[in-house]
Amino acid sequence: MQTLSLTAKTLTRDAFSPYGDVIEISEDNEQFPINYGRTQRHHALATVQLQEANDSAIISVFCSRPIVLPFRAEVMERHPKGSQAFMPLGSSPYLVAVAPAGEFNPESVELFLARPDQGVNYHQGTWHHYSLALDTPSNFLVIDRQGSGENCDEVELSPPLEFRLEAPA
Ligand SMILES: NC(=O)N[C@@H](O)C(=O)O
Ligand code: NI
Repeated sequence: MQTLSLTAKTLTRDAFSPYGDVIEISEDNEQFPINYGRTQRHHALATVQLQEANDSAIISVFCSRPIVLPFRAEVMERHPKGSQAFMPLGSSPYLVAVAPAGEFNPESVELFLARPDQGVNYHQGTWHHYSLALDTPSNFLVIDRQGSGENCDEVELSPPLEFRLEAPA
């Protein structure tokens, strides 16, 4: 079976809107000065989605080893009970692979190249590939759900998908 090759697109709020939120500084943000004018608050760029009353939103740090391109993706996952946000702590770009919530369709996977000043918040149930660091070991601040029950469904990509930065010559 032919391996589907995906070339990364530029990450923008509009393009990512079916999957979640892009966390970035922008003139479009709701923003206001705080701390006696020393700080500009870019307010509520994303919300933490929690399914159950006793769920907690937790903050973790993911330290990811970089992938080698082109990358052979063999699995996608989703978190049906809550959102998951990634904000880079370093200066390397990273890849974001997503597909709409619901029944997984490998033909609907989209691949984005995220800048190091862009974070993403996967909405509850959005299919995504686990953290895909590029160039260097990369750390991410992660905000997601802690609660009862299983919150990670995986689907095998058969055949695997190939993730690239540039279209093959
Ligand atoms: N497993 C885990 O906590 N991380 C993944 O959900 C991921 O999206 O990286
Ligand atoms: Ni995840």
